[in-house]
Amino acid sequence: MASVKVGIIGLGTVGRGTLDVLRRNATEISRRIGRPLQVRQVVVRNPARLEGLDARDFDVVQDPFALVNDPGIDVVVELIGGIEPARSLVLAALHNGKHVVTANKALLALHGNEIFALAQEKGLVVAFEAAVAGGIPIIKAVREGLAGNRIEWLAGIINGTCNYILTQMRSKGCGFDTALAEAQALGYAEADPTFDIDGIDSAHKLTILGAIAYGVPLEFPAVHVEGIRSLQGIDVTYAEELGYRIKLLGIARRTAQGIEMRVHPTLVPAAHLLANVEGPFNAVLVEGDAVGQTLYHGRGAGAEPTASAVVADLVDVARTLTADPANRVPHLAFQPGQLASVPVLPMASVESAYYLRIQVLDKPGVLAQITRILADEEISIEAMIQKEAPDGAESVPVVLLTQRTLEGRMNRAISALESLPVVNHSIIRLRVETLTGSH
Ligand SMILES: NC(=O)c1ccc[n+]([C@@H]2O[C@H](COP(=O)([O-])OP(=O)(O)OC[C@H]3O[C@@H](n4cnc5c(N)ncnc54)[C@H](O)[C@@H]3O)[C@@H](O)[C@H]2O)c1
Ligand SMILES: N[C@@H](CCO)C(=O)O
Ligand code: NA
Repeated sequence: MASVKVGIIGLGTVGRGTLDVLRRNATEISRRIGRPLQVRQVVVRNPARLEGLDARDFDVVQDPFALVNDPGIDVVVELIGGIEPARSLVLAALHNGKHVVTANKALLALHGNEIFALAQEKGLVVAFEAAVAGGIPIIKAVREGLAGNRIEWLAGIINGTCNYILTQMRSKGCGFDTALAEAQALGYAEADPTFDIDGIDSAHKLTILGAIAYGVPLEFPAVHVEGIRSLQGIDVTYAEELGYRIKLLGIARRTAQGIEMRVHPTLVPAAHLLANVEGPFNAVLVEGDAVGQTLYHGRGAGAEPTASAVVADLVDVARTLTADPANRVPHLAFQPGQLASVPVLPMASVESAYYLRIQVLDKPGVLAQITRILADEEISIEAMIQKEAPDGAESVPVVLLTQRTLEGRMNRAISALESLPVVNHSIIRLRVETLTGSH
């Protein structure tokens, strides 16, 4: 049988990993598909990337638009990242009747509705396993393996760079900048690492996960996003003292009022499996009504782990090349005509427990003022630690854990606390999730 002809755009970390895996596992891959995958062309912008690579069995080309217009290519693999020209290339490939494999979560989170609509109209596949949690087959798990469930919630460590930084800060007392530079050198970070550390990359991935979990369109602007840039080492330490670790989580949850979609640093009980996902590893915990909790763990970034997902998508596409387009697995898990319009809840309507660090002047009666304000908002205190003032410090930290409450109530309490004359700094507020049962 004729080979499946592949064109790859971008020979960066993931592009190079994809070529290496395709080459090393070529025999196994063609045994799985029933015919060979043949990389015909690779678009290389920076010739230095060819160093040490045997490029004899494909054409190295310059113009990605020529590749997506070439009738000799069946499947286009987009691995350049960013919005343009990636968006135009993917749309042009679809217009030309080619299937697409992409690792580009930013592109899908922002323009996926348009891209999937065109693919559907043309009877083509856009495969994107590498876009969420790298090598972990989370798209396949949620879209197919859990298709019998009503998904209640999911919570994931879905950015390897942030998890690497948080792990280094906690376990080695490493500085933020040093840990970030290491993550970049290891090929985990985005071209613009602010996407990682400000939570935007996690929000791109959560947008995709939320869509396939709940059968809603991709709604990136509705996701609440906080990253780890302003996280302070002292809060990592106090969280540990209280029995928690801080993880950057992406959380999607169904409630009676709508869907929560949020990315923020989160205190997770130290004994919880997610708290023990370390370094560049990712993990996604999914609660389905029938199955209960399932956990998916593995490498979410890096050349070959991400290539593992790109190649799996190529195998998937090759197997369904001749299938009736109407009978393929729908891109967003639910049939396109069945997507629901469920509101994404504003943060004020989200319920969470909280960690608060309140810097106060060391005066009598301060704690009574704090507890009264919390009581006025019906917020119960779960635990409290008060530290000695370091020599010469003008304020002492009071660290509180609260029970679950509405974020709107917590916002009002924080404003009232910050207006107290004894509170002389902005209050540090972090959310706490136990990730058991219904939450
Ligand atoms: N690195 C990871 O661990 C990882 C994991 C999952 C997903 N991704 C995604 O995979 C994609 C690629 O990431 P990467 O880490 O390999 O990035 P990278 O920066 O290492 O590689 C991108 C390559 O594309 C090339 N390129 C850019 N614009 C081009 C153009 N117009 N024509 C031809 N080449 C062009 C660049 O020169 C570079 O070599 C991104 O969408 C990223 O979000 C990366
Ligand atoms: N920059 C991303 C790559 C994987 O999507 C991360 O650190 O997780
Ligand atoms: Na994946």
